[in-house]
Amino acid sequence: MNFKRFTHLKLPPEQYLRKNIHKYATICETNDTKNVGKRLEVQGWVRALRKMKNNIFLDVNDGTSSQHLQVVLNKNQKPENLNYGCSIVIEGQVAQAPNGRAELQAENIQVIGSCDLNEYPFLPRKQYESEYVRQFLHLRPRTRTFSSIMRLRSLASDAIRDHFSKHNFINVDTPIITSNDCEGAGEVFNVQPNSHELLAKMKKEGSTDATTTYFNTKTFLSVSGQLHLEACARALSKVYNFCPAFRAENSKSRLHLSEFYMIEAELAFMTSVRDLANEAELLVKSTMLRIIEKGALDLKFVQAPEPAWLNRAFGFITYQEALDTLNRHADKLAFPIKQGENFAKEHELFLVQHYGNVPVFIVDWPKECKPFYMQECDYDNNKVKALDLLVPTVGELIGGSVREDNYVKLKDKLPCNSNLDWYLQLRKYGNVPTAGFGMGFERFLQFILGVPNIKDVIPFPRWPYNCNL
Ligand SMILES: NC(=O)C[C@H](N)C(=O)O
Repeated sequence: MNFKRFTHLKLPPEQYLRKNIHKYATICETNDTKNVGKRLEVQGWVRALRKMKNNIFLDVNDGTSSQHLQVVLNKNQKPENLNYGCSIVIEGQVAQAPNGRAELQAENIQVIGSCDLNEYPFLPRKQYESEYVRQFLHLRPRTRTFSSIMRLRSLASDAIRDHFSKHNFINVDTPIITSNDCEGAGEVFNVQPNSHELLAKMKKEGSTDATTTYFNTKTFLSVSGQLHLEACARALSKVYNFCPAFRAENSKSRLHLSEFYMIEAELAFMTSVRDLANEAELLVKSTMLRIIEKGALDLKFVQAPEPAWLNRAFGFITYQEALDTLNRHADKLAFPIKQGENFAKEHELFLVQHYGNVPVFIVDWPKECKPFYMQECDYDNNKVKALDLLVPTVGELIGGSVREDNYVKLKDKLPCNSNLDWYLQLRKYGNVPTAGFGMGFERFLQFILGVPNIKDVIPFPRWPYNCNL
């Protein structure tokens, strides 16, 4: 097959579609004075309606930009049910408004879906608390702030994928259904079939525990794709995933979700936590730069904090240094901390403040704070080559480590009944050291956008006792 001959097809792919397809202009395309004089057809939702003497001015938005398009129509063109919240199609000519911006002078206007303002939960020109808006998850994308957040979320996701692609990482889709609890914390959701016929058949076939197993294996929703990434890194060198992860933690805090997205990277031939920290720092910074470049309007609209940390090196301290700092300032903390304990949120935020309000890596953790798969530090076998990245307002954003790559040592550390023979075997054939990290996508968005509650950066949040939509 000569694929080269296809590279000569220079026409844009639209040219190969059927002709005469009706084309509407998106509002982000229309809202530009270079269109002045053009006839366009636009569709969207009415975000504001101002009645003047002869004319009616509409602000119309279709979610492609935080900017509304101003539409002007003559009073006698107004359809009966045109009001705030309804969806419309407008045909008209782009003109330059007195304020210099583009506006659409309507020639035809049609209401597609009306909106009964006696029932609709959002009134025009009213700012609502995010708790109120969250009661209407199905209508929330229509609010201006949330639609900005959704565009920024999409941009961040593209930026992360582009970053990895540019640095020769291979994207791996790790499984959602797994038979192991990677983090060993027992915070897993079980997966089981819900079909009576299937359950009956499985029982007949000798399944011992058909009601709690997936075809005779106990399975869970994945808490992390790390172990599978380690398998792929030992063939593809640099890999990453961008997948949902699930944690059955009974926490309704502003930083926890039962279902969240995680970006995990795993790099073969990597042995140092310092190199791993550099990879993580590069990802955070390059993603932020890209969002600033492409999403400035939305960033401004959501009043994202200025990323003063962008042109400063992230902090890098050991667990022991962090602990000593916390103990020196025990009088300022509500909870004291003891040697070998994990930090509480309060400690994490204090450390970030103390080290200049820039993200700070905490490395070389006590073994007892961390899962089984981490490698011991060369200078102290009670410590492991782990890192946590703490960031302003959020605390822990990234967790990672150099993995235990010694077959015998790993065999000793594996939790019993862990179903991880395959994971051990990776250390047997063509083994190499690997290191990797995981970053919670929603926490990243909270951090860069300054959104206090994690439920407000994901379209349909799941948290304990909340999954009705
Ligand atoms: N891939 C990683 O290193 C993330 C780690 N497994 C975690 O869930 O924290």
